[in-house]
Amino acid sequence: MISLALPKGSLERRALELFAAAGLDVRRSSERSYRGTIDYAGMTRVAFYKPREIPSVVGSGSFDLGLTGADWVEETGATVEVVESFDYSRHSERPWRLVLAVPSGHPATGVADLGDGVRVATEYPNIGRRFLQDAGIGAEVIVSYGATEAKIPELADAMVDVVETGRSLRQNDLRIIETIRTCGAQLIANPAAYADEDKRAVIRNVARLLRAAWVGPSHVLLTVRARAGDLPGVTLAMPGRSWRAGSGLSDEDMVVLQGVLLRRDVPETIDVLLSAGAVDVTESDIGILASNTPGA
Ligand SMILES: Nc1ncnc2c1ncn2[C@@H]1O[C@H](COP(=O)(O)OP(=O)(O)OP(=O)(O)O)[C@@H](O)[C@H]1O
Ligand SMILES: O=P(O)(O)OC[C@H]1O[C@H](OP(=O)(O)OP(=O)(O)O)[C@H](O)[C@@H]1O
Repeated sequence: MISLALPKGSLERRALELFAAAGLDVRRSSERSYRGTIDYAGMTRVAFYKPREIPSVVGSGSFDLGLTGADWVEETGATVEVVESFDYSRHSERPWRLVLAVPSGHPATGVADLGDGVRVATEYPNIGRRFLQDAGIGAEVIVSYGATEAKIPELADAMVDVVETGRSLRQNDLRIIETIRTCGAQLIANPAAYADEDKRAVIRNVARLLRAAWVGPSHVLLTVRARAGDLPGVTLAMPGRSWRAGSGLSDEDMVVLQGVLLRRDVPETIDVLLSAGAVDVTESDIGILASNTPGA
């Protein structure tokens, strides 16, 4: 019932991992096959496109849903609904940046130091032009089709490009003078599809599953046993999202509690629980953390 355009290239591996973690495995005959299927709620077509093309194929209605970079959603100006955002980039679980960079030896410390007539190479002419215009710089924007760093110095004096680790900048002796925006991966929908009650329900369900698989691994489930007499203190030490799971199998005096918390808060929480009288604490990994009321 809905069709999906997935990103080929930098955003592909993590996209496939996220869909698989959500139970939405993409099946295709080989890694070089640009068509696939997902066995969920009548997902009819899955195709792989360059992220820069995905906003327009979703905006035009060729596909109902797509995953792409926020940079291309802005650059293309396509009319789409942003349904969810996931901050991952090619190498990391962090957002990436669009920056203005110049050669390391250039005296500029910010965009205002670039004079009129400066030549700026970029794969993002619309974002670049807007940024330079807003800064009051009469720049010449040079469209690049990749390897933008190589355009300096012959074809350009500065560039607007993607930076993740900063390795490409370092290796080409460039430095950042402005961060234009941070970018993440975005799940986008065709507005007409999103307005259709049936399609919208599937799109919302897919978004919720992806979000659940995204937040799950950063959380854990704690199972805590405590004596009834220690319950008031142990309850206070439980995470905000907790419940009473039952009582001991043969020992009626034993109470079992469970709670979900951020993985990074585990050591401190275990200390507090044991100090409050908990008998023992077991930690389990979480794959999917689906909820109608996030944080409840
Ligand atoms: N480290 C990175 N390097 C390049 N692009 C990245 C990186 N991290 C995230 N991205 C994003 O991945 C997407 C790449 O899409 P694009 O259509 O530009 O393909 P491309 O330039 O051919 O690159 P690739 O095939 O490597 O994905 C963009 O949204 C880009 O901002
Ligand atoms: O900060 P980093 O981790 O080095 O990542 C950023 C670099 O990666 C991208 O290039 P890509 O390899 O996609 O080639 P391209 O320049 O031809 O698009 C981007 O254009 C930068 O050059």
